[in-house]
Amino acid sequence: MEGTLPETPLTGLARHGQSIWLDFIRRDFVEDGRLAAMVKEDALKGVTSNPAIFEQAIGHGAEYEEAVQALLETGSLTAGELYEALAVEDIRQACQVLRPVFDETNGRDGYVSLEVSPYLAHDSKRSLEEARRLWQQVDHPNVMIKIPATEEAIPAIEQAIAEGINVNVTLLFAIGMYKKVLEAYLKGLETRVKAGLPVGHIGSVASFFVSRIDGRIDARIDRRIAAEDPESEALKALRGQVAIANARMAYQHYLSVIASPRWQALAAKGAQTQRLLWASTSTKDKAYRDVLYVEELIGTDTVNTLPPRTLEAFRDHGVPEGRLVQNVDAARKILLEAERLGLDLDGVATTLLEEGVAAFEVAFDGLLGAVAARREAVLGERLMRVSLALSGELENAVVAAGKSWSHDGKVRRIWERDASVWTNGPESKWLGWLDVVKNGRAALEAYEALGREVKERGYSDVLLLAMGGSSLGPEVLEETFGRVSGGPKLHVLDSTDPQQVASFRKAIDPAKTLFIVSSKSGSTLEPNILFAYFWDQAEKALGRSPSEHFVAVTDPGSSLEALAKERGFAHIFHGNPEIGGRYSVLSAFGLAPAAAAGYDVRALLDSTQLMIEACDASVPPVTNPGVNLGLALGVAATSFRRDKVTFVASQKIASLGAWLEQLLAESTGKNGTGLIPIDGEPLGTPEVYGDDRVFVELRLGHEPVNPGLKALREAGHPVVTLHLDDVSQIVQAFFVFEFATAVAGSVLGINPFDQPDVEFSKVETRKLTKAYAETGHLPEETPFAKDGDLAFYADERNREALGNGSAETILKAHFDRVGKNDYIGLLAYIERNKAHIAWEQTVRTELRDQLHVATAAQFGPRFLHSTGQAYKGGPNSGVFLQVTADDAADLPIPGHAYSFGVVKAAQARGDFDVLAARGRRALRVHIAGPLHAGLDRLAQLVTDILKGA
Ligand SMILES: O=P(O)(O)OC[C@H]1O[C@](O)(CO)[C@@H](O)[C@@H]1O
Ligand SMILES: O=C[C@H](O)[C@H](O)COP(=O)(O)O
Repeated sequence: MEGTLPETPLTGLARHGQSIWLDFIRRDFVEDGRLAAMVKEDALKGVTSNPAIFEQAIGHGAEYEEAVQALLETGSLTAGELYEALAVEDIRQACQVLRPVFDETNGRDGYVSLEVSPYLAHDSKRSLEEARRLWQQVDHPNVMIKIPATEEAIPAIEQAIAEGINVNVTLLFAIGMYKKVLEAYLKGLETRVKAGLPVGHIGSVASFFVSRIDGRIDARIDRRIAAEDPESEALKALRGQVAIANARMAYQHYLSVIASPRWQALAAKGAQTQRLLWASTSTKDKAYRDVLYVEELIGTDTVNTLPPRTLEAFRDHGVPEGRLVQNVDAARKILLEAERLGLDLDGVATTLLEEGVAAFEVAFDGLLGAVAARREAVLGERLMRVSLALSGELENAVVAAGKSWSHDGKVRRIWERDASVWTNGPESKWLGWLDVVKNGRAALEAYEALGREVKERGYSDVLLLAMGGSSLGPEVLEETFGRVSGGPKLHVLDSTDPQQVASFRKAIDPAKTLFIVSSKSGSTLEPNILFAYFWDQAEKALGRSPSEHFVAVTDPGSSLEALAKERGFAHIFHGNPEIGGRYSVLSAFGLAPAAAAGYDVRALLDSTQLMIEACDASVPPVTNPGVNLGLALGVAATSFRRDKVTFVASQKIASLGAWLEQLLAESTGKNGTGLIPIDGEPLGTPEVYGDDRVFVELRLGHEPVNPGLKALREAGHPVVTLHLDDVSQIVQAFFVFEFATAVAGSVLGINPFDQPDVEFSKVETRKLTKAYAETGHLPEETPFAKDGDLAFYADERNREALGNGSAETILKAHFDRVGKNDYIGLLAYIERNKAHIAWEQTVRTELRDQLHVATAAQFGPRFLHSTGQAYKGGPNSGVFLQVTADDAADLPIPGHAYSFGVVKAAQARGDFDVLAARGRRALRVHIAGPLHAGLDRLAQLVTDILKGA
């Protein structure tokens, strides 16, 4: 080949035994024949790539857009998978171009290098796994897998060689490390020889970095000279000398090893030497000759990989002379002198290795981020978007947190179910939601069969009896998707309020209704008593056992499963015990009701998958919507006291807020910290808010930017937008928020998957219902004040703070306790209907506008399985007004001594007792007599108090 080449300084290098490789790759450059031309005209004998080179290529090359589009048409892929597919394709094409060189040189040259992820640099096992995988994927004999030369990588390098993988060991700076690398190479070959395997086809190079060393050492020299170091002259003499001397001495080691009998034995078996490859050979210091690191290192059996510009420079004016073995003594002296002067070459090499890995991590992040952005662009309106508008300081803190997450590999660790991301507690047992789509698809047939059955049997209604995570998700689906034409209406009942139960009873015909009893634990009080009630109703309506009208959704082995079996329910759908209630909407707890309502479960899962991939471990924090969102919420709460996460939603997807409340509050509100979700609070002007908010906009379709939010943004409040193109993306919002909550939990330093304080209310409630069953009444309690139809209750500590005057003075004293960064919780144990929702909205808005604090408007017992956790276990910044009332009419529960009214009363008391025990500022006002009148009076009192405030 070389015989026909025009003689240039470049082609002249071959005479000195040095091969020139190109430190560059890009698809168009390979495809349009430029690489082949260099092989032909410049005697180019190989190609190296690294994450920075691919970042330049894929991140900036327009031709990759089409390639991404084409890949996504073949199926959905993560950013990591896309990058790998693109890179592998480029490497394969380059391998084909270099193949003739490989063949003609009998496998000595003609290689193309592809680097393993820099994030694996300190992980021997995973580096090896990735080397194997890339080797198989490229599937060309002339590919080399690049592995950074860390201590941890040494065993991986040895094993890869033993397995016959070509290895380019990269990021070598120190002779000490180089010796270990060469030893690993020898050992790998010896293992093969011992096993009777061939060794002649294995190619390997040790990439020894040059210019970066001078960069560091020269900077030290310059600093000392500037500080008028007494050794200034001696230091000056070493400028631009150390890197080359270091490389020369590395080569001496190479020569000594290949002269050894040990190597001769391997050579006799046909082994090739592991050549030194000079890397980092472009000149960084403009004061030096631009071909310095080429000319000084020309020697037999070496490779120099050059970026295009250095290659052109050498072609133009390089002087090909064999200088590598010249001045060896001088090189030795330079290193001794550097040591004498305390330039600490070993320390510099160690730092450069770490910095090299870190710089490749940054490049890799940029690369994967660019691929993720291209993926997003191709998916267009199939993927909802998350954007953050944060003030400068918060933004910087979130970016910094992202960098540290990147560095610590936390996203990957979440996907690997590594509990050390949180508290090193039982978290890894609660990450089943990461696999929801895979598992959902496996059960798809059963869901679709349920949908068909509901249609065939002509059910007019589906009534779901459940609490918390088992009810809120299906409720969002129903409120978002509505009734499918010709399908049943899905109702979600999550209350023990007798009026509310009665309203639901009235809304359905039990003979034409499918009942879904849904509880992960199976032991939750509410679904069990609701079941007892509606089973009885259905039995009466049908005049026989209603078993085929009942479906259970529960975790395997629960008491509900046993009951469903005993009663002969039509179906039992199993949840995954590794998914907590609030994370369960995309599992059987959401999908079974969705199927029954006639929704397209397959499409829901497909859509979810796109978001799962967007949150993949390969997507760096700043482009990873789940991580970015979670970091923003976590950092805003922990470092900026902005812990009131306020949802502002487009009307059609507004129900998401109630689901989000549970997710955020129950997951994070514990150990005195947490995010306090604020849902449904009407949007106000900037003056009515304190500085404790993060606004989360849930925007649907092409709605214009909400002017109220724009004003808030301009006033410096952080605004996060989840932009859904259509309602079907609600499932993507579920997933992205689940991920974000897990991330925020890590920032807060808590276990986001337990709910310790909820259990306490349950215990208190059970005590009361038990007492009722035994005595026929709830334990007596006396109000500390009465004013007309309003009676006030509280524990001693709260009583002392409130006095026992009129309703007005008590309420005033209570709201006077509200301070900056506090929030007010209205906890009403009454029917959740339009009128009562409107009442809460009026009262909370007045309170917010006058007191400038966040307000939560809740209905009991629903919120007990949702925000209740944070109110008790979160920061002690809540001021609670519990509202209870006499029930106009109660409902008995078949088979139980107590009624719905008794249960609700017990729940309110249990809740209050735990709030009080947790030292919360709480007051209960009980309305005797007509509820409407009582509520009106209460509202008027609040108005009057606030007017006087
Ligand atoms: O599905 P289950 O076990 O009935 O629980 C309902 C809800 O109760 C809670 O355990 C809190 O009380 C939630 O976490 C859960 O979503
Ligand atoms: O394998 C090649 C190396 O990655 C490359 O030469 C590094 O060069 P740089 O120090 O100029 O980044």
